[in-house]
Amino acid sequence: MNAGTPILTAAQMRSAEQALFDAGVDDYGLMEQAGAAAAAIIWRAGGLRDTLVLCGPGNNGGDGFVIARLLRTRGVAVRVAVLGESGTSSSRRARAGWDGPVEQLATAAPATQLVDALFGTGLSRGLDPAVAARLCDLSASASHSYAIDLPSGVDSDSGALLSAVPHFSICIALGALKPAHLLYPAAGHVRRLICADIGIPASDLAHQLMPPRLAAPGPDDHKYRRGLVAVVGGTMAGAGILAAQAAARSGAGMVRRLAADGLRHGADAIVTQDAQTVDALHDSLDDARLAAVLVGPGLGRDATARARLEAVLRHGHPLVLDADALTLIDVEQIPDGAILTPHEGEFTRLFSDLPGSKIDRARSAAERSGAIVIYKGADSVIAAPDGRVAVASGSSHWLSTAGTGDVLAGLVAGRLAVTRDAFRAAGEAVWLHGDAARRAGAAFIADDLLAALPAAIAARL
Ligand SMILES: NC(=O)C1=CN([C@@H]2O[C@H](COP(=O)(O)OP(=O)(O)OC[C@H]3O[C@@H](n4cnc5c(N)ncnc54)[C@H](OP(=O)(O)O)[C@@H]3O)[C@@H](O)[C@H]2O)[C@@H](O)CC1
Ligand SMILES: Nc1ncnc2c1ncn2[C@@H]1O[C@H](COP(=O)(O)OP(=O)(O)O)[C@@H](O)[C@H]1O
Ligand SMILES: [K+]
Repeated sequence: MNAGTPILTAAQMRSAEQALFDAGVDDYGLMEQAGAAAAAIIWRAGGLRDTLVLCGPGNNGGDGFVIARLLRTRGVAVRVAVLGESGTSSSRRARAGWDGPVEQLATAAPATQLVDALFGTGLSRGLDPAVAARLCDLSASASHSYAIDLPSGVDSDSGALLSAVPHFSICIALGALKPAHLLYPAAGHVRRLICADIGIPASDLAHQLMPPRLAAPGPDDHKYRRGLVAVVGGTMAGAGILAAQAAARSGAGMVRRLAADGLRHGADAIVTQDAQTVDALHDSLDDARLAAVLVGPGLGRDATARARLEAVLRHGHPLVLDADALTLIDVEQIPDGAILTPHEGEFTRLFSDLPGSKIDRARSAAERSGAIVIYKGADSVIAAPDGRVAVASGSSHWLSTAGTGDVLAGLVAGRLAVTRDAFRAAGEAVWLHGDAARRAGAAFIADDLLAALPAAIAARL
């Protein structure tokens, strides 16, 4: 998987900064660099619009003073309003570098542009309600607003809102993304996210999900080499049919639907095998060429469904577990290296007691189960047992319609059959699913995603 922009918790950010200081980087120099990067972005976006910069007591406020000074040197009419005294040596130095007037947050008049440099990664509790209300009022009066590093009031590590938070036109993340940039509800308060490079070395564990690089089939490829996928059917045939069709459009060479029904809907290219009995299912699964097996969509939750799931587990093929399979299975039964695709409800049922942010919980679930976990939602988190994490962002909320999870599960199985690499397959599938949704536009149904998949794949070749 392509390494995207790193995601660091507040503590990881502090140690990354400390490592830079230990290597001789000047504390205040880093703040100048951060402020300059942010000012350049604001200048490009806002030009000469009159601007109010709100500066808090910590280093986020220090960034604000640097931004104010640099915008003013470009001719922008800038005013500064503060909340309290600057409390760190760098922020005091930044404040000393601002020789314009300093107003108080409580009484400052609004401007066309608002820059929020009240709090960043150091926020330890919600803003005082009067301060939060003032921030929201000033933001509502501005036509453009910029959050420096983070919108003030969000918890950097979890994305929770600790107090009322306005919606920002642009959030300028400094040095690395923080979980709150991608996790909801905080992610929903930023229309555009830009990460400014300030020389923080990349971590190799958590990243924003990036567009994958896919390979087209070569002259030596044939359908089995490209990957044979089996989709195990159950009581609700439609879900399995959707999943099989997604797998068939994922780049895999061949898809078999191991059906518990007599239906033959869907593309003719999908081979429907009669596997109504558990014995018949065993026979169908007895094929060493199977590169991925998907079980769960439409499986059902009764004794027959359980028997079908157990049959699948016994064969030991590379596995994708979705939907009902996630309800029927216990964590100890999950084979190492399988891919799980739980939504919030399924995740909580399987891994109820896990603490922390969505990223923390996905990572712990992967570690506990030995599986690759795709923890779905508007902010899908993909985690591997070795600690790697990729977080998808910007996905269409129109995906919240029945059957899109079945399409994702089929895509995951298909990409697993193609790549034989579960973490990579998970990332590719989530990306392609999101891109297909973008292409499908508005008010689409799950079937429409299928039609958009080949174009989403073509765009990544
Ligand atoms: N390290 C560096 O050199 C660089 C850091 N960078 C920048 O620094 C930011 C992190 O800076 P930071 O650690 O100083 O934290 P920051 O977010 O400014 O706030 C902390 C202050 O707020 C206070 N406080 C907290 N919550 C509060 C509340 N609800 N209501 C009222 N007060 C509250 C808290 O005091 P407390 O009461 O919690 O002791 C403390 O005084 C980071 O996001 C980035 O912008 C860049 O410049 C690159 C270089
Ligand atoms: N509000 C949303 N914004 C973006 N993506 C969403 C949203 N709600 C759901 N999704 C995505 O849509 C899919 C829904 O899957 P799931 O809940 O299993 O639905 P179903 O079981 O109906 O197929 C997942 O890929 C999920 O990440
Ligand atoms: K801020």
